[in-house]
Amino acid sequence: MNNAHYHIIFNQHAGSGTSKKAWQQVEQVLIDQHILYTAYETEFIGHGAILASEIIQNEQKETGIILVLGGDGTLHEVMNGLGNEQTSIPIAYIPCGSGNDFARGVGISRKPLVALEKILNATEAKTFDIVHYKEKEQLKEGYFVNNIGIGFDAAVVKKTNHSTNKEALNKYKLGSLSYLSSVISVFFKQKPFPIDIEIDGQQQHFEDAYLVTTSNHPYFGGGVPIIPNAVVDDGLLDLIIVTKINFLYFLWLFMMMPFKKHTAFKRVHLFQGKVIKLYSPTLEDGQADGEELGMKSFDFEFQTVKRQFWFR
Ligand SMILES: Nc1ncnc2c1ncn2[C@@H]1O[C@H](COP(=O)(O)OP(=O)(O)OP(=O)(O)O)[C@@H](O)[C@H]1O
Repeated sequence: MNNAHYHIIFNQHAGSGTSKKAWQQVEQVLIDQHILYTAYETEFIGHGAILASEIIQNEQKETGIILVLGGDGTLHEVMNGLGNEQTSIPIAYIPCGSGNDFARGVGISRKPLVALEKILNATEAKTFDIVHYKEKEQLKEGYFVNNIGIGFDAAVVKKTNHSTNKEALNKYKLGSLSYLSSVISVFFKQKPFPIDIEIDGQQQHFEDAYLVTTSNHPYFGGGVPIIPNAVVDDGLLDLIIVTKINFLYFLWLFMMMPFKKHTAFKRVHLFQGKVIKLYSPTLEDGQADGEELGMKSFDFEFQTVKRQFWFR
């Protein structure tokens, strides 16, 4: 779009600070190419959502594009700030977090200047799914772009978010290793838990669920293809449940994940549907796009919604 006005929401803390360098490079190109932009920096957790909702209220809908520079958490905030309004403005995204799973899922380059070039050369929006969730008991709702997890992965997210080695590892572009160290330590702490699931009206109960992740596309935890066949624009959601396993089985399962062989394991259960409902009665950790949802009993309903993204 030649006359586009880019509203840039930038999180300098994403990727434990590696996003700062990306922003310097991106801004220089915008200046050199005389691109019209306004930059807004997130100043606190949750600010991305506030900025996005302010931008959408004041923006010229025909020419405005919101450009997010940050990780999955920043994109998550922006999508939640826009809510249903996002149907009227496309989102451009330059991934510079530690995991960048949404970028992998939709095929956005993780090299900032390549991603920028594809944004500036785009002539029309692309449509992808994101997921709307409702929490029955808490009367809460929101959106996620990657996944919502209950149990093991959520406990890993909590552990990683509070780990002191995340920043150090990110500096050496080894962010995925901080997930790995949390994965191993959480394995010995997480207990199996009961869960009721409903996929397009079909109910099933698991007594010993361990990992329960509903996903919009294949990737989680910084590039692990946990649900290899998930497709980000098919209008369908994918759910993986792994039931309680011992440590050797767990190691073997995680070693097989990069090769997408884990889906054949007996304790791995995959489901796909348009509407997915989950009810976990016990207190468990929850996470949405790597953001902690707290420890509680979850009663979720998920459904995909379409959103416009701006890149070639
Ligand atoms: N000014 C700020 N101070 C502290 N935290 C912030 C600030 N602005 C944003 N945040 C928080 O930074 C966190 C990390 O951002 P983000 O998730 O985008 O990057 P990441 O964790 O490095 O990447 P990924 O989610 O792709 O692994 C988010 O939870 C966001 O709320």
